[in-house]
Amino acid sequence: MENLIPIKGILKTEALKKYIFETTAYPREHEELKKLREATVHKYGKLSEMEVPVDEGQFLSMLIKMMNAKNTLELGVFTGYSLLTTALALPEDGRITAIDIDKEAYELGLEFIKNAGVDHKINFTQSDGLQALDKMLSENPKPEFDFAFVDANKTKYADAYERLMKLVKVGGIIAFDNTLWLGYVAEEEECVPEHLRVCRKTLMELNKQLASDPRIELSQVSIGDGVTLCRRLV
Ligand SMILES: C[S@@+](CC[C@H](N)C(=O)[O-])C[C@H]1O[C@@H](n2cnc3c(N)ncnc32)[C@H](O)[C@@H]1O
Repeated sequence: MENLIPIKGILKTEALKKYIFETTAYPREHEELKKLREATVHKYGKLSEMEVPVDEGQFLSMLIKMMNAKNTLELGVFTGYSLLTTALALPEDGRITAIDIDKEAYELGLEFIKNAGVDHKINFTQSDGLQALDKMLSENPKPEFDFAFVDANKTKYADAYERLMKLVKVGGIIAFDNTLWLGYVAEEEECVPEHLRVCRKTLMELNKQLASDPRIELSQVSIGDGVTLCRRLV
């Protein structure tokens, strides 16, 4: 299974990606994450590329630990690779609120999450992401999260952002996945496959919007498919 290097990502040399994965990332991958990755490929085939790649997972894990994050949020769970990564990175009394419109894929991941002994940290809700955020804001409008990972439908990132700026604490981080959209953000529209154009345009608008927002400190990380870290300042 380790030879199944996903095509997704912005490193255009497959050899370089293979080098990073095989030299640094796979040897450090948690056993249950590895099994979850393999089970996801087995069940979902090419769709398994939706999960965060192993090097990005390790980056997020270290970030969560460095921040001493305790209370996190995830929008877009799929089979739970980033969710299990986060759960493993959190302290014993840490909590993740996980939201996905679909539950079936998460059920596959749950077996590995339980085997890793971290299911008690996870509160999964099947819901539309924006509706779930609106519900949280209406029930408790105080910022409560240290870290939010956004990996659901790309066309709603900007809507999620405004809500998350109220739900994530000052000093906390909102991380948006796929912000380089396979590198297509830097290519002319006619070079982009048609089914990827709408998200490309939305993500390009989001990237500009974030870059001009004085309420956050910003870092575009060129890992995986691009992760943008927004640290709330005010
Ligand atoms: C890219 S996948 C998430 C991958 C996951 N972070 C991982 O590492 O495996 C995107 C997920 O977003 C979910 N999704 C799509 N639209 C959504 C919505 N409106 N609200 C919540 N989740 C949504 C999909 O069901 C899918 O599981």
